[in-house]
Amino acid sequence: MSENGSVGERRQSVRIIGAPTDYGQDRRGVDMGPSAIRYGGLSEGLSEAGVDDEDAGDLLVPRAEERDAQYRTPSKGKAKFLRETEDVCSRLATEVRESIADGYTPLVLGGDHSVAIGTVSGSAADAEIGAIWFDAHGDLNTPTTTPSGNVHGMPLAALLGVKEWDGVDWANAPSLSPENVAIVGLRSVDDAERELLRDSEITAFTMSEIDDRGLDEVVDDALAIANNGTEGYHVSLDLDWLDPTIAPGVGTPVRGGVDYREAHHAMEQVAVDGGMRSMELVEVNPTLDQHNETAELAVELAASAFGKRIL
Ligand SMILES: NC(=[NH2+])NCCC[C@H](N)C(=O)O
Ligand SMILES: [Mn+2]
Ligand SMILES: [Mn+2]
Repeated sequence: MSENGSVGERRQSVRIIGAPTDYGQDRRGVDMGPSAIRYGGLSEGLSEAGVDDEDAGDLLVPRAEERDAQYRTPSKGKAKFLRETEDVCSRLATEVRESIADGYTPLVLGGDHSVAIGTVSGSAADAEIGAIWFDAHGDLNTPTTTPSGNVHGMPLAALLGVKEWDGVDWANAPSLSPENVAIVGLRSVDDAERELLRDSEITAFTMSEIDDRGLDEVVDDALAIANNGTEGYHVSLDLDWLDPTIAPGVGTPVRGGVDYREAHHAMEQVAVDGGMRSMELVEVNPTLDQHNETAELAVELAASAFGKRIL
């Protein structure tokens, strides 16, 4: 441990990239996530973690209202704003890829979880990577199976290249291999997602398994899965992973999530492991939040993941 209270020998540099999109779900306001997270003290939190941060600002994302022609004629299946999402994600992927090439660890601020399609595509562009998906949901729907049409319920399926995504650019070269993907905290699954999980090599750790074995052990397993034969992994942190009593500012809350101490401990395990290649904080919706507490929690958890320690 270094003098500034952080873990790891090498001083890390983090590049913050805002992706203020709400195309992927129905609760408006998640596009204000990047502002709320910055206002929640992100830069200070990262400096307490002993990392240098550089803020690349936000991607330009046209308001959904200006795009409703696309909304009415989805380009594939029932997915809403698919073309808009594709546009944002391809620009985001470029930023993420360049950040890594420049020696930074990219930290993407959503936006709804559809932005993961961009973050992970960029992170996986020049390396084999794994992913840990901290989420109440599986995000494994497709334009055909989706119950809602919301792309934030589909990014993991897109990144794994499941066949229903045929013809959509981002799935032509899958970014992730199922055996290197771990979902942690799962407690809300649609029927088609359950089927996909049963037939695939993705590992899903449900809340009931966490109750049984403890989060510490489960996160160790997830890290081993994400590291196995890869050059590091992506951490996707959907704030609805947490219990809604401590993270109310999300569009699709599900009761029975992890608590404050568990969450910090999990992020500390990530920091100690040292293999995180990219990270994103998604689904923070300030219009549903109380006094910005969900955004502040996102900041604290990112600081822990980047190595902040008390002593
Ligand atoms: N990233 C999220 N919060 N996803 C929620 C997805 C909810 C539901 N499974 C759907 O497909 O609509
Ligand atoms: Mn979720
Ligand atoms: Mn999600």
